[in-house]
Amino acid sequence: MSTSPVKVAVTGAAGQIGYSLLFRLASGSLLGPDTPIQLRLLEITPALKALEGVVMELDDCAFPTLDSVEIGDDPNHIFDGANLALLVGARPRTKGMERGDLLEANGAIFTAQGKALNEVAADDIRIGVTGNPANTNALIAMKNAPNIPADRFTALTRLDHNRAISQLAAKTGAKVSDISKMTIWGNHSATQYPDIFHAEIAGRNAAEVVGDQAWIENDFIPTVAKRGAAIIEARGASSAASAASATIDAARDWLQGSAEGDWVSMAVASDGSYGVPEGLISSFPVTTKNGDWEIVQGLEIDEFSRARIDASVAELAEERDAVSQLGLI
Ligand SMILES: NC(=O)c1ccc[n+]([C@@H]2O[C@H](COP(=O)([O-])OP(=O)(O)OC[C@H]3O[C@@H](n4cnc5c(N)ncnc54)[C@H](O)[C@@H]3O)[C@@H](O)[C@H]2O)c1
Ligand SMILES: O=C(O)C[C@H](O)C(=O)O
Repeated sequence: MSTSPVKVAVTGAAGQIGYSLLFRLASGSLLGPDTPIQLRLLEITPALKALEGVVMELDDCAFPTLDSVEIGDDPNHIFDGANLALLVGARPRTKGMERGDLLEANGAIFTAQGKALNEVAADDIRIGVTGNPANTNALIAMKNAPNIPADRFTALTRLDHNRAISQLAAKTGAKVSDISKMTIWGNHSATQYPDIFHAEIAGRNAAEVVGDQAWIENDFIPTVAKRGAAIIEARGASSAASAASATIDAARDWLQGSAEGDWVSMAVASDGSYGVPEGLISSFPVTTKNGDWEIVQGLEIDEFSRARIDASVAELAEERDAVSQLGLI
């Protein structure tokens, strides 16, 4: 192992997602087998004892890539020198709630964590927000960290992206590895728009391969958009292992680059592309390279897609206005 260690902070580390995420991070799923990882784990004080138990299990795995683990309840200490922060810690919704219902409960967490990151994170910090409502939490953290460039904040729509690929593969009999250029637009919420009109299956246009507009409208889009609720209904708890896996996929591609000829979905601060108001953290098709991202330009948006993108973006603007009224940004 030759490269120097990377400091990765994870919040909500004693939670459900944490229990899957930490072991994948420690075993090299994010940085590969040659880069040691230093885990910095943040929890609220009452959860620290449970977190100690998780750290005992991490020790017991004897992962060669795990350089060190530090735990604590002070973001200013845990984020100190962090190169990557995965902000997972937040209350999940339960049956019958929409993710937007969590705005107030979780907003305060991201105000404090944005401020702490602003103070103590490394200059090359990248921040991925998984905790819901992810887009607006990322906006809150970004607005509370004025010294960190806005393009370092992203929110997770990779789980939706992966769900969309999986549904399309099941419908067409294609392998997931044959599907490229999937796009999630907008909010990580029921208004999101999973778009297969630009997606490809083994190089052919996915919507043409499907050839079934009714399936796209009445089956595919709602299944992907409401998958989180379906999992809560079935499991009695929100998705965890798949969310951890998507959190790693998103961070890995951000740091190491998206595949040639493909793109990924990430919620990033809009520059006005595709009519999304500047500054909203909205999901776009992006290519990534060495920790930078770029919104894919020039995609044709027809009326059907336009209406769905606009609806999700309108919800993001409402969430922004709500947290602004709460004084969080
Ligand atoms: N974006 C996505 O695709 C996606 C997918 C699944 C879940 N989620 C969201 O991720 C979040 C976590 O889900 P979970 O199932 O792990 O929940 P969980 O309740 O099991 O764990 C959350 C943890 O966060 C901790 N926490 C709360 N406040 C904190 C703070 N200020 N600092 C540090 N830690 C804090 C809690 O103590 C708890 O251990 C939820 O908001 C959930 O809705 C997002
Ligand atoms: O749906 C939820 O509340 C959890 C998560 O955002 C998901 O999409 O599974």
